[in-house]
Amino acid sequence: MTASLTALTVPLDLSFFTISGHLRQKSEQYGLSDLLCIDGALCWIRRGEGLVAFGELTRFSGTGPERFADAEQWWKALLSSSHAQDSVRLPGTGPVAFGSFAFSKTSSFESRLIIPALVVGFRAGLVWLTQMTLDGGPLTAAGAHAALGLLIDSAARPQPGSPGPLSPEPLSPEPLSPEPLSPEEANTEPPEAVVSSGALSEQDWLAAVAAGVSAIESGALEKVVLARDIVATFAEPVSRPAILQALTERYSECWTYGVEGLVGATPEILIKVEGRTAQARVLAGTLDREDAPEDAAGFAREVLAGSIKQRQEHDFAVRSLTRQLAPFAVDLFFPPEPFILELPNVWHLASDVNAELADVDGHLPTSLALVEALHPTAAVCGTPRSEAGALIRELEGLDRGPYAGPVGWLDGSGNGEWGIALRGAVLENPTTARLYAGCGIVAASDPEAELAETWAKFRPMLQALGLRA
Ligand SMILES: C=C(O[C@@H]1C=C(C(=O)O)C=C[C@H]1O)C(=O)O
Repeated sequence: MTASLTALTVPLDLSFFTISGHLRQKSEQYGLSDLLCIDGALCWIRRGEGLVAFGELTRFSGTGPERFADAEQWWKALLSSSHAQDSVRLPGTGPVAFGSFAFSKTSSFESRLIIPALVVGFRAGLVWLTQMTLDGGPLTAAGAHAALGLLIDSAARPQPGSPGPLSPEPLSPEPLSPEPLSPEEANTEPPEAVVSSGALSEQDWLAAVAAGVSAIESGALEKVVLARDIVATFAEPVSRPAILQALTERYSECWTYGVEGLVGATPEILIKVEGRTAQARVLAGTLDREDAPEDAAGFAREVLAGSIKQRQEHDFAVRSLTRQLAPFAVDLFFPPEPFILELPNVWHLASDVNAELADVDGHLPTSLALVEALHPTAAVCGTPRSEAGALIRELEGLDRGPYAGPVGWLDGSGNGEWGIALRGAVLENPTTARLYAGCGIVAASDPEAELAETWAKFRPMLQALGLRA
């Protein structure tokens, strides 16, 4: 690698969006999700905060068991000759990479770290803009603002034929709409689409789950997470910006991610690192909200927390995460009882694990080093990990690709947020989305109930695609 990375981070005033005339006046303030209209945006957003990035300067890509270590080495090499000017100095300022990693070391999916040209960040009322370059050219605040303005303008007035493969719908030639319509609002009728089974038919997947239960009963393992895919094929191209905006609106408690064709809103955090602290949100144990009676919260508590099966599934997941995190921590805390996480589609048993990180060989582990140590957790693989991984390969008949793999970002200080790529889809071409969902299988699992659970987990993406679900 010869080119060296230069980064400049400056505060960004929200009035930039209106004063510059790039966007229409809007009654509410502009937010990060307004920028999702820009074609190919990389994003990580929760409750209006996070990062949205544009363009690509360079990337790491790799496959196999060393994909995380190779990515980390590549990032460190890029940083070693980099120059950064950062007047904001928060996690996510300075040089930043977005990433998506394959679930499996045997996957043909190319894991990737992408270095964008521009990043907009929102956090605790602060907004910033980072510009990066590899040509060594001097960066200035005025130049960074101008680059963002140009990008917004070009999104508002696309050249004919310019939209990329993942956002094939031409954007309006008008200035960007202040309040873009979600697919549900834009069309009263769902788009024309056919939804079909992916690798396995429903019958075959039921048989796979039954085989998983038998393997557990035979004592070969304690828990295995089995997933399946479905394919939505549309008559017209789908709009990636509309999908991401619909997810940020409806699933604001989740982390909406977009890394090229991979889009979704995950409720589960593999690891978040800010300086010396790390956090994970472990989920396992699910109840479809459509099954809820009147006293919904009481029902969830009783059925979810009171069920031995659900608690067992959850405890496996918490234990596996804390065991893997312990060598990197001087202190580790998690509450004795899980809480109930309420999402629009399901309830989950959830545990937030907090750690104070330890120095390893004289420095703190980066968020990517922790991703390597923690992935795959029992929430998406099983217990014991290697037996569960082998059974997944044998029974699913599926290359999970980036599904259930780590997705997120990291900065030059090692801070970062990495979710588990759940409740998402891969936009394979302008008219095809492949959706994935899986369930933790334990001895007491019933295949039919697990199949119904996959439909509850497909619901966020089906709705974001404008489909009735
Ligand atoms: C595997 C998925 O979800 C995982 C499995 C869960 C379960 O079995 O209860 C709950 C949350 C996730 O950890 C998925 O959404 O595809």
